Amino acid sequence: MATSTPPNPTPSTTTPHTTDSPVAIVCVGMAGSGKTTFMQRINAHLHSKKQAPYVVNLDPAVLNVPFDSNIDIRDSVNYKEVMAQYNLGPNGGILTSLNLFSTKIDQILALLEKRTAPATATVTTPRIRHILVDTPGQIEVFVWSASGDILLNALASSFPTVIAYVIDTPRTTATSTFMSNMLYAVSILYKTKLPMILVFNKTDIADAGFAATWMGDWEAFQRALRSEEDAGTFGGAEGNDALGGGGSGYMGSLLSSMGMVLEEFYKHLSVVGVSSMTGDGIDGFFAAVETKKEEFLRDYKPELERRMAQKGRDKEERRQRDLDRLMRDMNVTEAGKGKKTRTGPPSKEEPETVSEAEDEEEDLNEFHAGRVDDDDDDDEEDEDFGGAGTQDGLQQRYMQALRGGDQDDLMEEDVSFERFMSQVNAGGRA
Ligand SMILES: Nc1nc2c(ncn2[C@@H]2O[C@H](COP(=O)(O)OP(=O)(O)OP(=O)(O)O)[C@@H](O)[C@H]2O)c(=O)[nH]1
Repeated sequence: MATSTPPNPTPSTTTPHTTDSPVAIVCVGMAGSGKTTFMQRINAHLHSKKQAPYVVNLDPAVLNVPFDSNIDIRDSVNYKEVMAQYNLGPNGGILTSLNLFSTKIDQILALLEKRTAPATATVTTPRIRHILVDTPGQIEVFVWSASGDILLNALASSFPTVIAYVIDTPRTTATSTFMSNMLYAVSILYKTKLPMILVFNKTDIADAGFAATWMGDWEAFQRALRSEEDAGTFGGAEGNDALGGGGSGYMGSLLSSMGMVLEEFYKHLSVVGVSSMTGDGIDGFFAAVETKKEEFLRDYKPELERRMAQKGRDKEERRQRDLDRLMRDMNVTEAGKGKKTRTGPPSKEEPETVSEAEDEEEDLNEFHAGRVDDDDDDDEEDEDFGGAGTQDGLQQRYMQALRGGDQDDLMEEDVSFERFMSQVNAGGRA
């Protein structure tokens, strides 16, 4: 494997990616941008090319997913139960569901690695070339949470991984909404540190040519800004009315400066226009994925391995740090520990459920069973989860997951878990 990293005997510091590795495409986008429709479209596109992808749904709150998922967070975490048991609102429920799910990332990775392995003498089905990951519409809950970080790092430590940031083109044609979206994209790029494709969706309604022009030519953006100001349409039809009527000098000059600052950032992005509705532009999207995969292998992988090689030595300290991060997300304080957060009568049921689907693949059954075999016995459940419904219980659950290889229920080949944890720690993300 070509790498600029010095030889290192520790397997956990070497990523397994090669040009032949399947690529993981993580779709993020604001609610209503068309993320799910886009996922559906690229999934159908790959099926039509006889390159069936492996699909992972990480949105615990979605009601209907219009495509089959191979791994679905909803099979293992019941979002509504989580909200009820931990007395949380919708975003807290999504966050905690993701946290619970991320504690079993080692099993998810093992499954992904197995499913995407090259064909053998006994397994002759076409190799999976793409892993598609759908995420919650509340981008910040995914991108800025410890679990989102853990899940993304885990994926990137095993597969070349690219972010597809889906943008609602018709709602982005004004300079101010365009700039808001670009700033959001910057924050995602720098938080995830992964190659990114800007997917301007809904081009059947509005052409995305303006975006490519503005990103490639700062003066063109200036001209658009000025013409909006002159026409008294600053903020655009979809923009903020308060900014309309000729605009504000402050906002105009801010946008102008931002446009210049972001020129450097634009160079790191691929931009495609697609219509998830009609399928237009989807070939261009997959061409961009290949470009970004190469970029990942060339630019991101050495950095990833460098961070992994810098991992700290004290495992316990590292695990405690990871635990602290998960618990911080839950806003668990010393004072809150041990306190029942559930408001209603204690429920016998755990937040997790096992998909009972009888046609589940054997491995998926093992995966779900491994994760929630606590369901076999209600009394055991409370013990295993340290008394679910309490913050102590949640903490024990996280601790159990972070304890690594000493758990009975973890797979023997547990290196992937160690690998991503090492990487997370080496990255120094807090
Ligand atoms: N015209 C058009 N409409 C689209 C396109 N893609 C999505 N839509 C519509 O946009 C709306 C939102 O699409 P979704 O796929 O549910 O968006 P989402 O980002 O997954 O939304 P959340 O589930 O809230 O996160 C739906 O009414 C879609 O039919 C497109 O390419 N063209």
